[in-house]
Amino acid sequence: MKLNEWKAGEFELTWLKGGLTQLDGGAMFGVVPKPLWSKRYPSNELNQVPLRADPILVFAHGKRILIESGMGNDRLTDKQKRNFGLVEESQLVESLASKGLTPDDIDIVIMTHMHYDHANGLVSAKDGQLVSTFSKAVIYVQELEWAEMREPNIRSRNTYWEENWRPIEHQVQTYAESMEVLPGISLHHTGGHSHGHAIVRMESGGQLILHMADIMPTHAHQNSLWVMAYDDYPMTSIFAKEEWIKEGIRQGAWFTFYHDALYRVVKWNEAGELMEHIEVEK
Ligand SMILES: Nc1ccn([C@@H]2O[C@H](COP(=O)(O)O)[C@@H](O)[C@H]2O)c(=O)n1
Repeated sequence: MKLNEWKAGEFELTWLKGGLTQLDGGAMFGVVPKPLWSKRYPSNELNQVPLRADPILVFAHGKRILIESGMGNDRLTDKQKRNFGLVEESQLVESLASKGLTPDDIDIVIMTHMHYDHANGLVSAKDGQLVSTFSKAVIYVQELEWAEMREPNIRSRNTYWEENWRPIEHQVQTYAESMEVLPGISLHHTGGHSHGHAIVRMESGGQLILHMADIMPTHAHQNSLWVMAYDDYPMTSIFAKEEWIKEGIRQGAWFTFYHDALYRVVKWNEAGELMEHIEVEK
């Protein structure tokens, strides 16, 4: 089945077009050798793998919630476009318009972390200035993530950009370990990919959805040991995956993706076999 819209319980999920990049396959699969990962995920002749950056719009309890914000528009220099393999800019505003919405209609933005490929869409150029894209929304960010975003270290300053936090700082609400955004929708700090990385748990009408964000960026990262070289704390990612994926599978959870260029949603059985899936509609 190919779909960009999906209903689970009372929650309606729509994947918006947030851009397409091609990052190095070795960086995406860390210590896993290419003969193994290439059986599970495509790559091109430059060893790059396609990675979407598609925010998920969730209609729940009469609210419009966005998970992540996409690559933004015109936010990369030519050098960054080359290095990050940008092949498609964000079409988030157009995607929202096709649902009869504008960025001002978004009530809540959930950020699993603030790396540029998740956060660029939070700001847009207007009259020569960068301003908040979702000007009416509360933006949830884990507190360690927010602190590092504003004071990045020698490694993370490459991906935490000042121009992505200054225009939105008045809208940000932080939390520590976990918080319930709305009934059945909660955020959980995992760390691993970044110090303040968090995942999203959604439950409605007996359906459990886990959005593991960048500790499981694609379906091919199902194995707890398959973590990215981009992860600042890989062992923390591994322990968080062990806990959340195993328990999720035991409870019959659906797993959703932001980066996966093949699947939007999957369900695995306890042997790790793919039982159900929804493919990305091109
Ligand atoms: N410490 C880091 C982590 C990531 N990046 C850059 O971010 C992109 C991937 O980010 P994800 O959050 O999607 O994993 C990629 O372009 C990296 O270059 C970085 O520079 N430093």
